[in-house]
Amino acid sequence: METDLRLESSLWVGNKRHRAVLTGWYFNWTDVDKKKTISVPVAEVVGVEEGQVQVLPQKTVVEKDKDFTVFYVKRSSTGGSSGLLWRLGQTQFSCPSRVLRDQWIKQLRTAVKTHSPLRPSKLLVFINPYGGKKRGRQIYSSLVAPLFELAGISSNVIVTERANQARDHLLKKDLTDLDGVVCVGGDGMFSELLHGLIDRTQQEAGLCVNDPAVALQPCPLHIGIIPAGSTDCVCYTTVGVIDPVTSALHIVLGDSQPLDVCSVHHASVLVRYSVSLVGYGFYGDVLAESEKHRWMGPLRYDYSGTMVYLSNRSYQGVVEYLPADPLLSSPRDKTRCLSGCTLCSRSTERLFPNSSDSGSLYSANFSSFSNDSEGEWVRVEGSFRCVSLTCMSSSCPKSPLGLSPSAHLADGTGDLVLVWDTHPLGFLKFLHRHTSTQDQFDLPFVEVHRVKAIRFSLPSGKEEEAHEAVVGQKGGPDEEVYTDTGSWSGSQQRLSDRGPGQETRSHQKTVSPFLCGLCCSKSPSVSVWNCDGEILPFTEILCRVHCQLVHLYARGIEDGAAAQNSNEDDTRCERRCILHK
Ligand SMILES: Nc1ncnc2c1ncn2[C@@H]1O[C@H](COP(=O)(O)OP(=O)(O)OP(=O)(O)O)[C@@H](O)[C@H]1O
Repeated sequence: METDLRLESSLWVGNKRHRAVLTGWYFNWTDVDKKKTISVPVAEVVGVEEGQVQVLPQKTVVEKDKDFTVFYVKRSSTGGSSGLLWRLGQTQFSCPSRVLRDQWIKQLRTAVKTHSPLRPSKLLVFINPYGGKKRGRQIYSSLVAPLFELAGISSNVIVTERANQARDHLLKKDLTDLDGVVCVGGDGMFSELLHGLIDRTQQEAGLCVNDPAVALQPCPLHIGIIPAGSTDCVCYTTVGVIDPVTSALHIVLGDSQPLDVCSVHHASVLVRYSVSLVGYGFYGDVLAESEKHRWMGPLRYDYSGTMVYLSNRSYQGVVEYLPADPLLSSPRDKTRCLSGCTLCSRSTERLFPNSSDSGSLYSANFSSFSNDSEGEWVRVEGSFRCVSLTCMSSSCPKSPLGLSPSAHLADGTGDLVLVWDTHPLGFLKFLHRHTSTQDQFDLPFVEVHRVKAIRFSLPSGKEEEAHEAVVGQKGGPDEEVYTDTGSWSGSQQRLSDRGPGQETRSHQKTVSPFLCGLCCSKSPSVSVWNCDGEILPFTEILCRVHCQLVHLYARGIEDGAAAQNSNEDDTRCERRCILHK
């Protein structure tokens, strides 16, 4: 294969002669005078077109029968963010003859197909026109659609008219022939796709999602995220930048990043799935408070954070957790889960022993970790500022290292952070450390554990208050709605009742009993759970991490220095391509 795809000749870029070589894994061209080489991995070639072609901002083609244009991924550092920005690089080549030009185009296209076989050809795209700054439609048409067209991807685009339309579509409509689904929006839109795909997959597999012990089936379709929301945490944590072009290029290349998903159950009913944060206490209170101030836009989080901090609350609770194997990793081992992470790759090998044959990824070879012996549950009880579980580092531009900097995307574990009651300045120190590189776990009142599952309950005698709080928060028990998959969909369901154009997410009936300002005379004894930005209507929950339940079109955060095209050798590229299969 390697020899078949090899091609070498002189090519001209402008009026400069270059020696061009296609080796199979790489396409290189060297300026013969300056001896300067540009090297592009074939797996990162986006397209090869006849003539002199421009794609962005508008497509223009100058027909020249001895010319061709190669489009590829070009990286640049972002300064602030942890990942690298990807841009569409392009070079126009002239050949001495048309025959040679056609040979180059044919060989390059074949090399791309051979070395990058998992690129999507058919996608379903959901655009939330009201997410973030309401620029979803424009972002898609001007930055993403031209790249999909260049890569030969056919996409069916649905601009949503209501909340939960994307989720319902994924649950009920025909998805045959699709390679993946894409959302243009924020974390809320991603969550819709996540719920739709997971529930659809379990329905088709005949599995009962309400049984927390059941090993859920991984979803066969990939999810792509084009960030266009006000919170794009999942995109930031899996790509390292919030940039629609970078994300679109990851989709085009068919990158594949497995992702752990946490299921949240209450009393043997599935409540929700989460990938980033399930948080009680401070994080729940901030969400409940911020929902009352949606008119402030993204500023509401800073405002609510300050108000909740000043209210100085802590909550009684019983936390039980199932520790993960401490010999494999630790939340304090100072490692980062980056692109090609060995720990996550080992999990993939354990889960999908035959995954080199891509067709078998979702077949009967899937062997869940739940077959492992569970281990011993650990129980702690006390008063907490916050209790949070995160399946990923949950980083964002404000907290570049995230809630748990060493958490992994796809190792089947989550990090449980327990912040015990402490004096206000101590808690402020903890919060502040999230915005710096200082270790937020190196404080006497903070504990972090790598876990496979957690259970939260109230100390005896507090259940009654929790029930009252939940009823107040939901606007009455009648609002409980069970989906046709059998899972609970309270707050999500309420969204669907609103017409298009209305506030994207609101909990208008949410009367937070937890925070009534600094004047509050009686401290509430229960908080609420914040589950990826949605308030849960239950206090006592069971969370279980499901290893690699979904795959994103991403490759994890790239290590800046190591990922520059020109520094890469063939072996590394080959290894990366295999890893991403
Ligand atoms: N056409 C629509 N009208 C109203 N709501 C919608 C529509 N389409 C999607 N939604 C809902 O809007 C919510 C928020 O969307 P999204 O995450 O894209 O934007 P966001 O600005 O990041 O949101 P947030 O309000 O959480 O900051 C999602 O939960 C989704 O269910």
